[in-house]
Amino acid sequence: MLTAWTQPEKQLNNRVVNLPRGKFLGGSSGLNATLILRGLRSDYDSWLEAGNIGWGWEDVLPFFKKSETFVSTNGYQADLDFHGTEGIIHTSMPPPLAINDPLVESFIDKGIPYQPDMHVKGEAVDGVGIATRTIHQWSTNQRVADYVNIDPPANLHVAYNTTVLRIILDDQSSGATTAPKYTATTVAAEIKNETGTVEMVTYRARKEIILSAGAYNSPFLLLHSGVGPKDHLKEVGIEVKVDLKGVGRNLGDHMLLNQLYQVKDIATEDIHYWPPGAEAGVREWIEKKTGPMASFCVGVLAFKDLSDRIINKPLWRAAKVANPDADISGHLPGQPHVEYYPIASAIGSELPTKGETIVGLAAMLFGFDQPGTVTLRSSNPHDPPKINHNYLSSELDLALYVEAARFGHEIMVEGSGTHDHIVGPWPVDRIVPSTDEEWKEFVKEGVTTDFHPSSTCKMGPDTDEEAVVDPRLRVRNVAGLRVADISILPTLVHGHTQAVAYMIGEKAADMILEDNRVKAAI
Ligand SMILES: Cc1cc2nc3c(=O)[nH]c(=O)nc-3n(C[C@H](O)[C@H](O)[C@H](O)COP(=O)(O)OP(=O)(O)OC[C@H]3O[C@@H](n4cnc5c(N)ncnc54)[C@H](O)[C@@H]3O)c2cc1C
Repeated sequence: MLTAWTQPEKQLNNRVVNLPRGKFLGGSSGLNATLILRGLRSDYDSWLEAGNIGWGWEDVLPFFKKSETFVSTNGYQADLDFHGTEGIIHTSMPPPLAINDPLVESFIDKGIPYQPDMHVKGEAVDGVGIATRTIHQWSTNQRVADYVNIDPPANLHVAYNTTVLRIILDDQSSGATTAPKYTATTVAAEIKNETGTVEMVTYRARKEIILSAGAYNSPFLLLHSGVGPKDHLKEVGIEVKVDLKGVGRNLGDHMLLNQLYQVKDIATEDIHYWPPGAEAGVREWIEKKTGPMASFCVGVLAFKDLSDRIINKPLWRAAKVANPDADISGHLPGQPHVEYYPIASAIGSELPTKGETIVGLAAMLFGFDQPGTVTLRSSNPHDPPKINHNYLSSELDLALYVEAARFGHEIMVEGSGTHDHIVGPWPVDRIVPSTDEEWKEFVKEGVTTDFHPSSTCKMGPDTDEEAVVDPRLRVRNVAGLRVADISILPTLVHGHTQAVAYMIGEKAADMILEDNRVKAAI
């Protein structure tokens, strides 16, 4: 695992936020929480309207399906017409957590209807339902990097323990004014051998280079290659080859706030992780790759459009609408502002020592204001990037989060399904806020990343000066270089990002074949 930290986040009382990423084959999908949600039709149709030809919902749906094999389980209702059946990524609705039924009842009690297999069709709905996960048969066949491990083509070579330092751009200009001056020809990397010695290597591309280092590291590598905002490159002493304003800008993320409660009569996962159950759970995982540690303790998802709770707040009423079709926070009608999911564990908090059982209700905000940045500290590629997420720098997002948190608390303590099971907040000395100001402080102290950084090499048409790649994922003004990962998102979607990463991979492969005049079958 690779860990990075934000700079002190001003609106989070200058806290730094830990940003883990998967540093192995399979990337962050190898350590993620396995929830899989595509986002909404309206998310992708907005991309299309912004000039990203080929990226509307109807365009991307076949690639979502192509990446997926959905396996029906546990009698849950699923919309099979919208799931894939032959893809590499196996998805299913895993066995329920004990908290599922009480929580679903509480959401329904609070006006959120039950919606089986929410959002697979891309519809914007408030609802509560069972989560689809990338966990099918995980325990017997850990599905990390399946794209590489299952039937790898004979011409695929994986270089292990190898860190890319930069991409070398050669001036191969022919003098034609329309062609890019620079062509990406070579990848410069270092290999760390088992003895700890480091060997410098280069890989020369025969056709083109595809950069897929994720939302923090793809812009990092472009900047180290001399592609990025010229002022910043000059500032850190890197030769400017291509002045591209958007590299490392527009960093988006979904934020997470977890409220913990001690519960009675509901089994949770902690017993498997912490003493006295820990040894058994860990041993089972090490020996057989089965048991509770082969899963992650989530199971239900709920979405809520908070308009009814926020519309009369003075801040909301005073704010100006930028997009007349959307609300002032940029959400189109019916798009949820928040997603809730339970975490049946004391993760991220004081651990129970007397056998207490703890459940968290996580609120993930779809707050889109005020993106962040990924920049360099120096010209040394071993220096980690400087990451500034600007979490909650928008007052509107903070106001939304206050309502999201307050509603989440009401669900847990007042909802008819959970009410009788709640002992109280956890840790026991946690004081539940009551005024808006107290809730704001609680949110600022508690918010962290939901691990969905995006958009630092954003896709857009030539008219978009923030765009780093065009809709065929080619880096602007560089020949022979594409980016294919979550960094290309024009805007974050109302979903989670792993499904989107698989879709981008499938679509990129299709476009590369197409550009080389080989039509792939989808
Ligand atoms: C803790 C956590 C929980 C998450 N939970 C969920 C979830 O439940 N559902 C969901 O949908 N999404 C989840 N995500 C997000 C999801 O996993 C990511 O959005 C997705 O993996 C992004 O894919 P990517 O290809 O853009 O980047 P990554 O998956 O991060 O892949 C980047 C790859 O590039 C490699 N790399 C980077 N720099 C270099 C370099 N210089 N040289 C060589 N290799 C390099 C990395 O090792 C990595 O293998 C979670 C993420 C994390 C970290």
